[in-house]
Parts: sequence; structure tokens; C-alpha cells
Amino acid sequence: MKQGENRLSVSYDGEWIYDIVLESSYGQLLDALAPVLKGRNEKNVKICIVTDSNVAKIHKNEVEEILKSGYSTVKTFVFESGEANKNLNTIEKLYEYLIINHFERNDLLIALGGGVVGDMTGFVAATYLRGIDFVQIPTTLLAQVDSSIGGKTGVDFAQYKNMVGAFNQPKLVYMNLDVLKTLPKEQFASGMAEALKSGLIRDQEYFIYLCDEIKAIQSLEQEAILRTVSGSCKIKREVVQNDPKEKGERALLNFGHTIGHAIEKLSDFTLYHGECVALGMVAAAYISFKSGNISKEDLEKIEHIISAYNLPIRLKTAKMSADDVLAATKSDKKMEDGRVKFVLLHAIGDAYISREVSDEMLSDGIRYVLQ
Ligand SMILES: NC(=O)c1ccc[n+]([C@@H]2O[C@H](COP(=O)([O-])OP(=O)(O)OC[C@H]3O[C@@H](n4cnc5c(N)ncnc54)[C@H](O)[C@@H]3O)[C@@H](O)[C@H]2O)c1
Ligand SMILES: O=C(O)C(=O)C[C@@H](O)[C@H](O)[C@H](O)COP(=O)(O)O
Ligand SMILES: [Zn+2]
Repeated sequence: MKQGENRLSVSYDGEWIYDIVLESSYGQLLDALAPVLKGRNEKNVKICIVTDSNVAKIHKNEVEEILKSGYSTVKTFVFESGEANKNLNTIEKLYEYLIINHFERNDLLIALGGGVVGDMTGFVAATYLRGIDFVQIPTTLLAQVDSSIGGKTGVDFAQYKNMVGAFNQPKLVYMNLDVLKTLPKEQFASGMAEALKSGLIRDQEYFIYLCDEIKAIQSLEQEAILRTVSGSCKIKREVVQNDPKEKGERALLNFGHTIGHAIEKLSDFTLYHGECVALGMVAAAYISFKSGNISKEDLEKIEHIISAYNLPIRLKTAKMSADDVLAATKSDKKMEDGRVKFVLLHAIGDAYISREVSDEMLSDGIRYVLQ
């Protein structure tokens, strides 16, 4: 891995908060953790790995063994994988596990898994004993390019996406890019939706790279994956550094999510997050085209690349109507005075937040993808 490419630091108001480390193994994990746990006694400090049932089968043992070689108490909490378990029931079980195992404020949680694991671990870290440190070890492409960075944590509530949560920054994000080799193809595609989103909102050059290197990226060529993950991490870092609590520009990261989250909810979470974001991005690109911003060619280019990464650009379903989807967008967290803050494109690589998108325009976009 090239020098400098594999460590990015995240700062707020000029103050360093944490590092994002990109590696191709877990070999450097103890070294990366050492500064996080500096001053704590390795014989006393307790570490709780939080992971899901799939990751537990494939990657838990290796990480557990490495941690046990450096720290005397390493426990692991495993929950059933899937978005359907990203809820307060799982959170409650994790609180109970931590209490029974006498976890204290000075101890550490480690999220080993995808966005579901990371979002929930971060939320428990924000609230257990009013705050305990946590580290992200993202194992899906989606978590590596997006969810492990920026400190949005939380759960779905009564089927509403991410309705309960907290901003809570990790102490470290450690990525082993090699674990992407075990990721199912459709989960890889789901992660590519967020990578494409990063390019579409902020960085035309990165977007073009993703368009030019489809084969190398999909076949997990080392250089291509490093560039894909680090490219997205840099874009996300820049946005969250400028606006950690989403007072303004961070809402750009929600490109494709207003309609995407509505579809995700109405699918009862049977569609993956990235698949829904892909559909939401096509709808938002269509609205951008209809509003006179992007050209027909750009809209087609966006649809073509989304499709090339094995993501849906249209949804045939009897389960939801355009009216249902429109109604579901009304519970979006980005509502202001009853109007949605909607992310549109001026151009590929240049997004903006609009408060002028009417229900009629939203319906047009939704109908474009629901066929
Ligand atoms: N906090 C944020 O900023 C943010 C950003 C984007 C998405 N999200 C949230 O992230 C979630 C989606 O994350 P996700 O796509 O990672 O889903 P996920 O965590 O459910 O992981 C997807 C699937 O991949 C499996 N898996 C994970 N790593 C694996 C590996 N290396 N090999 C084999 N299987 C593996 C998991 O067990 C799961 O079945 C959603 O809840 C979404 O709302 C949060
Ligand atoms: O980090 C952010 O900010 C994002 O919006 C990233 C999104 O990809 C992610 O899905 C996020 O969880 C959505 O946030 P929400 O506030 O709309 O739930
Ligand atoms: Zn997302």
C-alpha cells in the first residue's frame, strides 16, 4: 500500500479526533489500538467485540485472537445479522451483556461488521454509562466507504429509518480491505452505491475513475479497491469535518436517501440500503434533469454506471405505490417546516440542497423508478 494513502486523520475545528487506517490485514491492529488505550492497564481494560452472526463465522476468531494476544479480557457479543435487527431490542441485549460482564466506562467496544453493527455499537457507546469509547472495524464495502466515518449512530424505530440515535465519534477506524473478498456480490454492489454517491455529490474525477475501472474494482484488484475506498473516505471526511452535526452541507451525503429510505422502509428492509440509495439517486438525478440542471446524457450516464455495478435503476413491485413512497418521505429527518430538504445535482460532482422540490416533482421522480 502506498505511503500516506493508508492513514487519514479526521479533525473537528482543527482538533484531531481520530484516524482512519486502511490495511490489507489485521496485522497492524494492536499497533493502531495502542494510542487509543494508552494509559489504560492492558490487564484491567476490558474489550467487547460487537459483531453479527455472519461476520462471527468468518472473521471473529482472527480478530479475537489478535486482541487476546494484547489484552487479557476480550468478550464477544453476537447478534443475528440483518437490518431487521437494527433496533432497540438488540441494543437492550447488548446493554444487558455489558452489565453482566461488568463493563466500565474505561473499557472499550469494538464494532466488527457492516453498517448495522457499526451504527448500533456507536449508539450503545454513546449511551452505556453515559459514554464509553468505541472503535470501528468495518467489514463491508458500505461501512468502509461510508458508515464507519462521521459518527452517525443509531437504530431504526417502528420501521422508521435511523429514527433514534446520536452523533458519537469513534476513537479509531481500522479497515482491513482484504475482508471484502468474503463479501457476497450483492453486498459489494450495495456498498458501491454509496461510493458512487460520494463521487456524484463532490468529485467528478473520482466518479470518472469508478466509471473507468469497473472491472478492476469488481474483481477486487488491490490498487483499485484502495483507490475506491480511500477516495470515498476522503470525500466523506471533508464533508463531516466541515459540518459534523449536519447543520448544513453534511445533508449532501443524503443524496438519494430521501426516496431511498422511503423505499427501504416500504420494502420491510428486504432491499439492501445501497440498492434503495441507488433507486433514490436515479430518482434524484431525474428530478435534477427535469429541473434543468443536468443533461439527458448525464442522467443516462448515471443510470448506466449504477446498473453496471449490479444495482437496480427501476423497481417493479406491487408492494408500494408512488403515493406510498411519497407519504413515507414525510418522516424523513431532513424535513423543515413540513418541507423536505432534497439533494439535487447541478452537475456530476456538484450537489446542492434544495427546499424547492414540490410533492409533484418528488412524485415524478418516484414514478420514474417505480415501474
Ligand atoms: N452511520 C452512517 O453514516 C451510515 C452510512 C451509510 C449506511 N448506514 C447504515 O448502514 C447499514 C447498512 O450497512 P451494510 O450494508 O454494511 O449492512 P450490514 O451491516 O447488514 O452488512 C451486510 C451483510 O454483510 C454481512 N457481512 C459483513 N461483512 C462481511 C464480510 N466481510 N464477509 C461476508 N459477509 C459480511 C453481514 O453479516 C450482513 O449480512 C444500514 O442500516 C444503513 O442505514 C449508516
Ligand atoms: O453520514 C451521513 O451524514 C450520511 O447521510 C450517510 C448516509 O449514507 C447514511 O445512510 C446515513 O445513515 C443517513 O443518515 P440519516 O440521517 O438520513 O438517517
Ligand atoms: Zn446511506
